[in-house]
Amino acid sequence: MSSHASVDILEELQLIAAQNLEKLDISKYYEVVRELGKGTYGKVDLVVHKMRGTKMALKFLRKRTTKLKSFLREYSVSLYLSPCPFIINMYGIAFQTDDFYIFAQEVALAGDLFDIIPPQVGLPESVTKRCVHQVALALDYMHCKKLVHRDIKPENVLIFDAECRKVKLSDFGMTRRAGSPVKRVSGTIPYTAPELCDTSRHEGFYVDNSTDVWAFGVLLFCMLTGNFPWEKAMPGDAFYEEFVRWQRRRTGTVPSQWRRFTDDALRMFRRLLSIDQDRRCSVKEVFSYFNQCWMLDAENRTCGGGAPPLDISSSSSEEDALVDRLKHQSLSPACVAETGGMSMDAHFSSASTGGSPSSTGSFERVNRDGNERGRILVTTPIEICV
Ligand SMILES: Nc1ncnc2c1ncn2[C@@H]1O[C@H](COP(=O)(O)OP(=O)(O)OP(=O)(O)O)[C@@H](O)[C@H]1O
Repeated sequence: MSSHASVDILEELQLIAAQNLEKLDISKYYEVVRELGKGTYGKVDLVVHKMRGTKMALKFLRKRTTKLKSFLREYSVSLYLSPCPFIINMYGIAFQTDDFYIFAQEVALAGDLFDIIPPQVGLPESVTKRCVHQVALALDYMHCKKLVHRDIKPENVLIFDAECRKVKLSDFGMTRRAGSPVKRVSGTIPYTAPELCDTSRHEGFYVDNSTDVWAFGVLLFCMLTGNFPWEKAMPGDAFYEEFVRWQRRRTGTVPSQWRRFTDDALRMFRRLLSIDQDRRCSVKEVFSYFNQCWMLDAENRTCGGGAPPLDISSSSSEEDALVDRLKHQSLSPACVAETGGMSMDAHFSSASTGGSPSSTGSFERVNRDGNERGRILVTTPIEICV
């Protein structure tokens, strides 16, 4: 499908949603079970539909901070992408109350990826591969449709089981068409690509797949190590500067926090995290690294006992067929030819930057409900205006 066709569909979906955005009394139709999470612009609740008994996740976006246009865009993009088995499913339900715009999604009962990454340890290589393979398929699906997620981070990868046999990409609030102009306002997080961190660029940016690829590379590092590779991909960040020297081949010495990876994994990171965005690979290039070992330590030498990276045992045969179709689609030349940032809460240990060079930023769990474990440092958001 051409990008123009997808633009038309997205606009049409927005129009239909706008015309049907009824005011509802939530308690009449839904029973709220518990809060699933909080974001910058609202919250997500687990509810049960009173008549149908269906469990759903209702995403509430505060009217005070969310324009109707932004809500309609997030809803219609989510709906448009939801046929992909690696993207959160939608129910086609959107409505409003006095204070919120709301839409319904399928529930990921195991939470989000952030919950299961052990800080400073990381996940086993086999689990990481299984998970990022699905995220890469989701991203490739989006990129083939000329859409850029722009908020890739573990909190936006929803999981259905602790082994990551089934994971889905979510939160399309920042998603924009590739090539659309956006204006940088402020702030940055560890997943932000260096070109977006470049404060000298007041003129703004054109949305590009390569920023998702960078964030995907950072996500991969976080999953395998339980640390951030740096606080910000900016000059002045010692970990980032060390990485840049190695990446630009000004030194042959692999930065200390990257020494746990095999040469194959380092080659992959060099491609995903190319400083020059024009030289960064497409997300589908990562598929060619899944058969290689990524970690040097003995425990991981077998690459997780040779478990196939994509083992979605809980999926139905219908879903399996879709997976196959997508795998082929993602490798098809047609798709190659078509393929052409964030309100954020990152969780970054401030201890990291002053710490030993072998210990980069470690995860601290976000305090979603305001009374559990605190986080050490919250980086500032960037909001982008189209
Ligand atoms: N469908 C779902 N099933 C289970 N949990 C969910 C679901 N959707 C969201 N969550 C939880 O709620 C959190 C916040 O949701 P979401 O990222 O959509 O909100 P947001 O306001 O867009 O966040 P951000 O601050 O990243 O913009 C997620 O990180 C996740 O933990």
